[in-house]
Amino acid sequence: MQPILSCRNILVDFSGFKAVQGVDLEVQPQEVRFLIGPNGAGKTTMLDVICGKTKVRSGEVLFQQTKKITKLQEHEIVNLGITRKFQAPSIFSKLTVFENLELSVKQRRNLWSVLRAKLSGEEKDKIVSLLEKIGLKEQMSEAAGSLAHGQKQWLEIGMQLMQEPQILLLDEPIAGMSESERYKTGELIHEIADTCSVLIVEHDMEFVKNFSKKVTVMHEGKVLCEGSMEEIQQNEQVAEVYLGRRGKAC
Ligand SMILES: Nc1ncnc2c1ncn2[C@@H]1O[C@H](COP(=O)(O)OP(=O)(O)OP(=O)(O)O)[C@@H](O)[C@H]1O
Repeated sequence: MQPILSCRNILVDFSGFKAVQGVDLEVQPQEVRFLIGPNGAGKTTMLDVICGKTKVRSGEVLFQQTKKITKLQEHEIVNLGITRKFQAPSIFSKLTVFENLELSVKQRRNLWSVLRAKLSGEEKDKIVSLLEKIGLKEQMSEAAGSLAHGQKQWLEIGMQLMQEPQILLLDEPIAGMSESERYKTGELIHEIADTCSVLIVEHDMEFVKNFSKKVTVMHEGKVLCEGSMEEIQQNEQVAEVYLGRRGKAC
């Protein structure tokens, strides 16, 4: 299978500080990939590079093998099919859950166009099936601001999915969630991967263990190793740099 995303020899330099130093990363279609590593390893910077928020000093990001996206603007990258859910919430609290998703329908990027135009039957169906997927069908008429923390996160993921992405980038999606919300989020991520690749930065090792197939470990701006969680736990170098000691890795 050919990768849907290829990051090649990525170097990011913040006023002389090399936050990312020659990272290669490939993600396959419909893959769920976790990106882990100690604080400051360069994980978020890699997401920033992929979504166009941060520009590289050198290196190339290829989408679908041939599309060079490194120099594109963020909205151009979204239009190509790469979306990102940031840690900070960006839902409209006073609008209903349904309306939040309605706002995310392609071509309806502002409130005015939503108020003016009626949703087509197809668009309505799409929102309803997405509501089912993210477990918020019963809450569709409630104000988004009244949702529980986990539900707000799922709504945001739903808003990204309305863009029909081929790659979804998530930065610590389960932060602040309860045990059951974490589990549901893990299940949701795997369901999303039926149609879309998911690249997730995560610190919660229990979650990574439970929901990962392949994990990439970063340290000091470089990829330290890649593999299953079992393989990573056996890796001496990971144990040393990730936890600062020999022995058990994660
Ligand atoms: N805009 C910036 N200007 C200067 N330095 C930055 C900037 N963004 C990130 N850095 C630095 O680059 C390094 C990598 O940061 P990054 O946020 O990518 O790490 P991370 O692996 O995501 O860490 P964490 O898990 O703590 O979020 C850090 O040392 C950070 O301080």
